[in-house]
Amino acid sequence: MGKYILALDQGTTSSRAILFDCEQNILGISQKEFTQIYPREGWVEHDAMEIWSSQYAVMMEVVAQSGVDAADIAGIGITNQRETTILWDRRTGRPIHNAIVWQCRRTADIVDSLLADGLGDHIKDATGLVPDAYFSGTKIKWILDHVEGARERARAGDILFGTVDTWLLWKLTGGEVHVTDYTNASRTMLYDIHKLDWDQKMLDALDIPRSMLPEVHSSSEIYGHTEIQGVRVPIAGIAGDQQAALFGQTCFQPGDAKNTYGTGCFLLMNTGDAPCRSENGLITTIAIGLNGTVQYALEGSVFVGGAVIQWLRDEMRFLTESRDAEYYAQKVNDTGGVYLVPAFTGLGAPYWDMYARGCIVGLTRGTKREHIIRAAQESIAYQVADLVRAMEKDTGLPLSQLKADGGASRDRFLMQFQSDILGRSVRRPMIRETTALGCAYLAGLATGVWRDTDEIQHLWVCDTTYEPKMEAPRREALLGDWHRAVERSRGWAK
Ligand SMILES: Nc1ncnc2c1ncn2[C@@H]1O[C@H](COP(=O)(O)OP(=O)(O)O)[C@@H](O)[C@H]1O
Ligand SMILES: O=P(O)(O)OC[C@H](O)CO
Repeated sequence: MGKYILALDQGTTSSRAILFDCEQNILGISQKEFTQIYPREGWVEHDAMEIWSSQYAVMMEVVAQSGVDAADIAGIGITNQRETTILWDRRTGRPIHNAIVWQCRRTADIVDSLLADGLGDHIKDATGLVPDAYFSGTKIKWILDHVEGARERARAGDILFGTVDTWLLWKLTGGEVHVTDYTNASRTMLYDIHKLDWDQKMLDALDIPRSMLPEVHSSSEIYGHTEIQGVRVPIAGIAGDQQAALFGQTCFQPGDAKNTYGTGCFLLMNTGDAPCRSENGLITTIAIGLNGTVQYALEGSVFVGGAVIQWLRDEMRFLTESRDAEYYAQKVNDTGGVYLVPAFTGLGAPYWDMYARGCIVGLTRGTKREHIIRAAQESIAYQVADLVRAMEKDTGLPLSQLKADGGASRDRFLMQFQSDILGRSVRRPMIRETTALGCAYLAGLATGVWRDTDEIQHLWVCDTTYEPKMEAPRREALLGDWHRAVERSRGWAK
């Protein structure tokens, strides 16, 4: 049996490859950022070939740099930015359009027409989702509508659809395997999460031929092989990145929850084998498909989390490095009454407003750059607090602690403020690469590296715990003003 697992983590801003050994030590990380394409206001695209080439490059690089023999790699796990939609020609392997990224708002009017046709309840009942341009279904329709001849070619079986996992799997296996896993299928707004089948009513409503959709498999099995250094290595785990992080944080029991602070913020709670329907703006999704069954999760998705720090750095030029945000935030005692609502691509959970746009309120003549930087960081924590409150209302259970991970969880100011504004402990694990670790676990379970989840459960080790220090009245006052600021951002682009 191989001693190592290779995790491919294809995120919104970068492609990463991480090599783990069977004691979950990281032997090497290779990472490559790729181009973000903004063709119009509110539109976001990636070049699908650049996704593939950057992911392939980091995979080969990490193996070469670590000096590991490819024959010792037990398996490869794939985890990916979810919902991002790629259509390609089965014969040439070339995409027929840029990937439409999960953040892209171009299909808001298609969602409006689904709602006008009375499909809102059906979408919620069958797919567990809130009708929104976030999910893949309307993005597929947009490409089929706008690329000449695409729908006819799709009907003839010449065009394939995939989320990023499916695209990478297809490329890695030389075009032999067209498969996704349950977690990714549940993000398309085309998949019935109860019957575990594509939903014909949604396919008809969006005029999407079933023949272009991938087969849906479990999250841990051997899907196919790829060649590294002349060795055939099995691809043995697939999960959307947020579900992979839930798994990597060992949230295996109903009630276990984590929040990932990446480009966006994603709070997921395992609800076991029973799907929990939200009455408070969250979505129901598949947490994992394992051992012939699926587990469900309740999810709150926030579109702009760590990305607001990137925006301060790249567009506002307030920062040279993302990591400087924490230093500047602590140069002032508070935001001076400033609130920043980063609704750059609308608002996700629990508001679901495709037409909201970002705003900064409470500016005075005394407002400094540091106040705005701090307000941006606090906005990440406020958005997560809104998700936690919605989740507690839905489940009737107070969250005892929050497990945190993702790039922006390095920011200690943010983690402390998060704990303060929640009034809960926030715990960060020793291994921050929980997304990659989650898909490594899935690949390792399918190839015998780990026996079962009981064995994995004991591997989670806490690095830092943040305890709340803020008084409840101050917390409520801050949250009250945050909600007033959110109201200012709503419906702006309508
Ligand atoms: N030290 C830091 N402080 C604050 N934000 C950070 C820090 N490091 C990274 N980030 C933010 O985290 C995000 C990247 O996190 P990552 O988990 O790599 O995201 P993704 O998987 O979405 O590409 C970026 O938006 C970046 O601005
Ligand atoms: O790339 P990330 O880590 O921001 O994750 C993106 C999510 O999967 C979108 O649903």
